Amino acid sequence: MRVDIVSIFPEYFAPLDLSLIGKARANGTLRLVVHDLRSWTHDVHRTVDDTPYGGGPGMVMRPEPWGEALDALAPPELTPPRLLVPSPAGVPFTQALAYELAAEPHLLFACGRYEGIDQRVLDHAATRMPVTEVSLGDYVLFGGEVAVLVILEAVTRLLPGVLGNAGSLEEESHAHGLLEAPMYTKPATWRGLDVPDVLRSGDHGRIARWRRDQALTRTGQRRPDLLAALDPQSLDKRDVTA
Ligand SMILES: COC(=O)c1ccnc(N)c1
Repeated sequence: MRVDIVSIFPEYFAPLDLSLIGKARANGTLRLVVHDLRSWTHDVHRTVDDTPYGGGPGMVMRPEPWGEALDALAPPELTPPRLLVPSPAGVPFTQALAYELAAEPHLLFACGRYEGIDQRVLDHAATRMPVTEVSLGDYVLFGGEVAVLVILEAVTRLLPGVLGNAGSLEEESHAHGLLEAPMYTKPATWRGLDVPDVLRSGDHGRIARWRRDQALTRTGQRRPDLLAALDPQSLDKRDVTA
């Protein structure tokens, strides 16, 4: 997967050289390049923002530098990338969207700052590539950079060969629309608290059932919205009678 990131704070992405993402870059699974938006300015002050039409507080990112950046990174002769714009006004970022993005050959992230990017940048880009504004949740950040780090981590770990134990994708939260069951390791007793006996029984059928029950209970308590969204077909008939 090729990933391009455009930001006025490219140094924000230094963490991407670390850990599993660093390995994915080193082994070629992830070809990531971070670009400074100011490379596409031409004035002495390398201006990227201006006052909003219609008045109001703050500044808006000018369209010209963004237009040139997207022209350079998504040239018409190449297959267009998917443009992702982190924004409080975006669609919710979910594990399902992470899987969708992990299947894309080329992602292009545009990091907005200030009050956002001139809307015409997104409208013009949408004439030649898929554009998705993505929100991490109902809150506002200083800029899109932190959101890109989150999205990239969620997507990269789904790429083949990145996670040492791909099996863990099967059982983690949101893998089947449920939150994951509680996990335990040694010692069997810690500060008077015991690991549930079933997990030490060696009975894999019972263990799987217990974990499923725990996942359903947790999801019902913490995320009833996820439970309501579950396809009844995906629920084992025993779940209903549990
Ligand atoms: C500037 O970007 C944001 O404030 C942002 C991006 C993604 N998700 C959010 N909830 C906010």
